[in-house]
Amino acid sequence: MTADAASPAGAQEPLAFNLVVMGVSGSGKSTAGAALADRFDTDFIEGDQLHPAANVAKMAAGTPLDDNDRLPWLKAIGRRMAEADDAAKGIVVACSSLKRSYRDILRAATRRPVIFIFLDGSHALLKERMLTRTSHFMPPSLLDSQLATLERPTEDEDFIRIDLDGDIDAELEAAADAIAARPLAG
Ligand SMILES: Nc1ncnc2c1ncn2[C@@H]1O[C@H](COP(=O)(O)OP(=O)(O)OP(=O)(O)O)[C@@H](O)[C@H]1O
Ligand SMILES: O=C(O)[C@H](O)[C@@H](O)[C@H](O)[C@H](O)CO
Repeated sequence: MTADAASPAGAQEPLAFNLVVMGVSGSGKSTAGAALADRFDTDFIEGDQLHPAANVAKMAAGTPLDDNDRLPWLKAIGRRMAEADDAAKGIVVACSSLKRSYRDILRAATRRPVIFIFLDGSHALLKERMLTRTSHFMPPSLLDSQLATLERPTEDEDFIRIDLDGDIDAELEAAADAIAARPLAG
């Protein structure tokens, strides 16, 4: 999906929301997040780059993170979102946001409304992706703990589900079109 897929970037209204692309490891947050940032001609924050080194080492060693590990990381991501509050447009963030309480931290960190883009795939698809990708710190062995920790967004949260076992590009395009068409108060 590129900015000119729907229209040249300059021809659309500035993104009025912050978009957080969420999902377990291997779900495609970095890939989809970069594509959405391109579509809306805005900044993309790769949440994984904001992990304390100890978190990366812990995951690379095959140990799942806990709430205490994730809190400083989520606050760092929240600070980046807050820094963009006075900019002319929202930003796109890739952050697993596995628990509702994590999503609450991100929602509270910014004045802009947050829409979570939930990348939702089958175990088989996710496992295959993690097994075939190279040079990433996250071992495939942690997929089950990611899925066990995941609290799916609920209807009272502002989110758009992307079915990874469907036509991902088409679903992302439709999601971007829906976001672009949404009134800010909506
Ligand atoms: N739409 C897609 N179709 C097929 N493969 C994809 C798609 N998007 C991403 N992938 C592949 O899935 C793997 C994970 O993608 P990506 O790194 O974007 O996920 P992630 O959620 O950011 O992962 P992590 O959270 O572990 O960093 C990569 O090998 C990537 O090439
Ligand atoms: O919440 C978590 O357990 C972590 O954020 C992981 O999801 C990693 O950030 C990322 O997915 C790397 O694979």
